[in-house]
Amino acid sequence: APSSESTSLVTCPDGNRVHHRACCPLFALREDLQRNLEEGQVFPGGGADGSMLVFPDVEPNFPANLGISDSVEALLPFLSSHPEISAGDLIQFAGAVGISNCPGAPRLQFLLGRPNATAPAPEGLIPEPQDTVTSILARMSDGGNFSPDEVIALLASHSIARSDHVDPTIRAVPFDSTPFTFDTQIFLEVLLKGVGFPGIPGNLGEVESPLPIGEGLNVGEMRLQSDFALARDPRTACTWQGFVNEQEKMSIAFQAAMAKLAIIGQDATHFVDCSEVVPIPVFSVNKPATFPATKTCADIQQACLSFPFPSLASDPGATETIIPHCIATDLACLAAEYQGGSNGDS
Ligand code: HEM
Ligand SMILES: [Ca+2]
Repeated sequence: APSSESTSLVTCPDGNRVHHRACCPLFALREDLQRNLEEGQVFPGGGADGSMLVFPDVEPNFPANLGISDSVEALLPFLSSHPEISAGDLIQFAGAVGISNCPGAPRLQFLLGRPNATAPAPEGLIPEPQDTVTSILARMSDGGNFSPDEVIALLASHSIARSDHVDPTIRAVPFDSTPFTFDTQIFLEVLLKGVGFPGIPGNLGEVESPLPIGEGLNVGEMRLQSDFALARDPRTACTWQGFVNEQEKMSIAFQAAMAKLAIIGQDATHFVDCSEVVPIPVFSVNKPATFPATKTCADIQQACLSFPFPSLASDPGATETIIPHCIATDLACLAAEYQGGSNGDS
């Protein structure tokens, strides 16, 4: 277990109080990250949520994107202004801070102590969307000792994720209708019958989505072939369905699997638990999962035969949901959209 110096508090040079002195530099880093995350510019692709930092390996492993990801690159300035934090710790901490801004997200554990030279996670852990369930489960098992249930729990992250590279004609394409909220809509919506593509058809790793209709920068929903397959495979279908409308269960399972993910390839024995510096997520999600407007349980392709599908209401409206590109509080994003331009939040 990671060491905790004592049960008493120490006072940091900046006046913050914390259980372990090693955590002191994280207060300034947290403030710096929060200020710049809010601008929505430092983190291309993620806007204000910072979700892409939860697992920065996603993009570097995607063949369309050579080299390090935009999100990791965006952290480089923080590395130079906070030299006492290692790159690996910075990436993990920024992910924990970023996700705390998403309504519904759990407070992630943060252990400090990754040595400077090591990568945050072994390369090639994250599979590609065109991979089979067998290969995805095998890779996640080999690379991180993740069970199939844990893999599904980690995919709650796709509730706050958008794609920049799967379809070359559209950017920031969300995987569920609430890309700024860490909710269970992803588990519901991936089970809906696919009806079309938000951009062009024929992209590797993409299958038909239930909500393909867009409007300008509001590009419509995308479905990854891997999410489709994991939601319907007998090995994972019941775990998948079991998260539908189960916010608390999903959030706790995600938190636990993320704690494991965060220390893959690390000897965490001497890491220091600095979780108390991770912001407590401010907003919870109390709204039950709902079928997007025009959809009902008749559109569900149920693959788990052991449990009945939860009974859920449909959002009102006679036309298909248009998913907003901008979060309602991001005035810069809204202004750019109003002017018809791109705000760089690609
Ligand atoms: C199980 C296999 C997985 C596959 C096949 C997969 C695939 C993908 C793909 C293709 C994208 C879109 C990338 C782009 O076009 O820009 C994506 C985005 C994302 N995924 Fe996954 N993923 C998997 C698991 C995970 C896991 C375990 C996590 C985190 C715990 C995760 C978190 C994310 C995030 C945060 C994004 C958004 C990235 C951004 O906004 O730039 N994914 N994923
Ligand atoms: Ca969501």
